[in-house]
Amino acid sequence: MSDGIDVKNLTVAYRNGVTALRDASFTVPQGSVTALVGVNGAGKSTLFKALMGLLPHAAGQVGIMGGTVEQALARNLVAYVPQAEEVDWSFPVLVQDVVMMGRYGHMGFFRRPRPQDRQAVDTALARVGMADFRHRQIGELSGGQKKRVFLARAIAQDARVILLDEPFTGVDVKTEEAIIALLKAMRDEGRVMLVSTHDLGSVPEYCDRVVMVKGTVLASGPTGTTFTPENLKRAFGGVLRHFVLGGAALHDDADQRSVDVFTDDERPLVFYDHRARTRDPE
Ligand SMILES: Nc1ncnc2c1ncn2[C@@H]1O[C@H](COP(=O)(O)OP(=O)(O)OP(=O)(O)O)[C@@H](O)[C@H]1O
Repeated sequence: MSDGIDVKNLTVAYRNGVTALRDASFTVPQGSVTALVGVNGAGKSTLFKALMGLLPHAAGQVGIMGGTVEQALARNLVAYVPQAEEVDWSFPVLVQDVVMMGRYGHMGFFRRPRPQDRQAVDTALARVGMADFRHRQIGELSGGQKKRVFLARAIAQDARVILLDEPFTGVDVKTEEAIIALLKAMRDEGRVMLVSTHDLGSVPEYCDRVVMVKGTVLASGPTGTTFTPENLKRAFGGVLRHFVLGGAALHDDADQRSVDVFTDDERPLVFYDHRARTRDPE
């Protein structure tokens, strides 16, 4: 088993009989930012739930940092940064309390924070640039600020595998850049960052690897060899068309704003941005 995520022939079924993932296999090494992409209903959330031990495995194995999911959970190795819709924002809890939840697994039975727990919360809040908001109610934050607080919770937990569900939905460009910088820094610390995203255009910009799902894992590996138009077509379907945005008059050759668009009956499905692919990684 590898030191990252190691999924072999995994099949996951819900109680109503829906098999959301069948015979899925992939590995993600330590120290990587990996995109998890696929159409709605492809099985991305199901895969996250399986990695968090929330769904039984009908078949196959999941290895995390060389152990089982149960061992990983017992060692607080896995953290989840949820989609905004999954959280009850009316719940009266302060930003610092949400981040302290990341420390629960490190505390004793009575969950009494020790100085090192408070220190971990301070460090995590500072890292995501939210220290000034620590006494705010979580419901009184913008979408991007909420994402950063949940990322801080994962940092305070000192998780080695961090699962992020759509971290860029509803965040502005500046926050997106800040989150990407943080993901890269955490990758460089040897963590595994698995990011579910529908924003395909920016995947090559910050992801070392890609896992493509559609009821199973269609393809996985380094971005350069996996995030190809052929694999995207398999994962998303549709017809590949090439567009130059805005027409030639609006831009010069140095900044060709061209994208591929996968369309289905003239309906755009996904964009595939050439500029991002050719951009330097750093
Ligand atoms: N609780 C559930 N009970 C039964 N079936 C479910 C449940 N949750 C999801 N499914 C089904 O499992 C399949 C995979 O869904 P999943 O939520 O994993 O997709 P996804 O890739 O995360 O989609 P999205 O991009 O829309 O979030 C779908 O067919 C879905 O209808």
